[in-house]
Amino acid sequence: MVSRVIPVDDFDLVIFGGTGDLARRKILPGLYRRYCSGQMPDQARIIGAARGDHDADEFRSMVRDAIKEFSKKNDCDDDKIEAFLKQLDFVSIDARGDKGWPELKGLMRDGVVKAFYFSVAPSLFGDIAERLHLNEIADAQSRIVVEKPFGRDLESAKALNKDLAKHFEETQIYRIDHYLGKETVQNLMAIRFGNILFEPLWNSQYVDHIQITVAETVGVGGRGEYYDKSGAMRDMVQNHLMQLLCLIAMEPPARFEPDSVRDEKLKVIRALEPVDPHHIVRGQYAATESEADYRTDAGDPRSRTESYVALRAMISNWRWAGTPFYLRTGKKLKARTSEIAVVFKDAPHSIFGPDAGRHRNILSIRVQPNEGITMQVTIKEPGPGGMRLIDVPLDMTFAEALGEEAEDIPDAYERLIMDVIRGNQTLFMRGDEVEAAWAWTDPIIQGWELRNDVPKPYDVGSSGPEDALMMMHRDGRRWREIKE
Ligand SMILES: NC(=O)C1=CN([C@@H]2O[C@H](COP(=O)(O)OP(=O)(O)OC[C@H]3O[C@@H](n4cnc5c(N)ncnc54)[C@H](OP(=O)(O)O)[C@@H]3O)[C@@H](O)[C@H]2O)C=CC1
Ligand SMILES: O=C1O[C@H](COP(=O)(O)O)[C@@H](O)[C@H](O)[C@H]1O
Repeated sequence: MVSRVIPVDDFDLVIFGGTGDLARRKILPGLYRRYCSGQMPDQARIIGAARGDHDADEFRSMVRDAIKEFSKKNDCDDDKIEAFLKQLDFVSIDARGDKGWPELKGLMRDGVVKAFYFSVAPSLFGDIAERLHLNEIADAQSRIVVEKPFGRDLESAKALNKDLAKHFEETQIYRIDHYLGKETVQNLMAIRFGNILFEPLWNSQYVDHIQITVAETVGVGGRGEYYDKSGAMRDMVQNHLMQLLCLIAMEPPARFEPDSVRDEKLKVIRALEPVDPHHIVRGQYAATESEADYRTDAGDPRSRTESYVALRAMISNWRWAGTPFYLRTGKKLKARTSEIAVVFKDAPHSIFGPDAGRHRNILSIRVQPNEGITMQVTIKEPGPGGMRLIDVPLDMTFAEALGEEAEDIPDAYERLIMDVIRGNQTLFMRGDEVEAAWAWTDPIIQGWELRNDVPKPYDVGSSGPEDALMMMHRDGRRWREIKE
């Protein structure tokens, strides 16, 4: 049932930061999986680039270890790994100096797709773009892939866009938000625009509210230094949750192609109202007997960075005026789950009387784990007890629907890198989208800074701070349970 794999054109992909955490955990194991699926041509080449003084064999050995550590066990076949490694090379290069650039130029082939993945700190993006240009390594057809965070506010995002635009056209720039590469996130568009069923109901007349939850059980891990300067608002809300919100709320694009989709997403971001401070809660996880608190994990005993955010967003347009979108995300919560729940309004009149209780249809789209879709519908309680109503789920998990083939669904990074090679920007953010997202986020963060806001504590393994529950309660609503 999973679609046939169509090989991409031959390519040279340079990964700046090829020895870094992201490359080892996601990018290189992802490319290996695409190789195994037959999507990556046998001649294609992947060139790692970093300052470290490694040779190609040392790089291959590092990648071998990374594949074994970060791929699923049954993906690891020694012969396939060795064949894949033959396609790898390495160049020791300094993004800010002259070292390595002529060698890189010497390794690149003509007549193939050239892509450059900037998997390095964003402060190096401008330097790399400039040196690719000065050394005549990139040409007008080349693509660059830039990682998040794309700036830390509107001003820095604009500066970054400007730096990249000096040497690359917008059609050459692929700004990654890996949530857009997740299978269920794309399914969101298939559900909305591939079925006649939902779209007529997809508006404030029928939808009471929408909840978007991205809950993590992990803490800041080894990224404390980065995270403590960012916090959940910059790390998750400005990008991943914003993209989910856009896909849920946007008007149907005329076509499933890059600018049609991105124009519609941009309209949503621009229609967002400023967030009322009463409708936002920041949290920071507190220690339990067995678990350290955020401040210990982040290495700053006085940190005021938030590891949790919950907020109410309102969209001022004809479709959504009056319908709240509740967003929340946090680290060290009780379960790992990402879910979008569309909670429909009550039926206008109950013919079953007050004893039947209150029943609502809820469409829940589970992004991860157990990817799938559930529709909560109301039915009669079976048995002789009269006309009593209960809610039951119409449930579809991809694993059940697709069987073993669900295993072959590429993960977000695999899919997005293949889209870069294919030259398809639909699932990448455009520069104006990123700027608009910062324009909405900046006043929220500035407000916290001005008020010297202290995040509310929440226990590791809980659902988040009490204040977030109260925020919903005041609106006469309830968060959905955080569970896998
Ligand atoms: N790790 C993650 O889970 C995620 C990371 N990201 C983003 O991905 C990017 C990379 O992150 P991550 O892999 O964690 O970072 P790491 O610090 O683990 O790796 C950085 C890489 O960049 C190389 N590097 C550093 N300075 C230079 C330089 N001057 N010239 C050339 N290469 C250099 C390093 O090698 P060397 O020191 O040898 O030069 C290393 O390979 C960042 O933008 C990050 O925000 C985004 C989402 C998740
Ligand atoms: O970009 C990021 O995403 C991860 C969560 O990604 P997921 O695919 O595991 O849901 C998050 O942990 C990290 O802090 C953030 O930078």
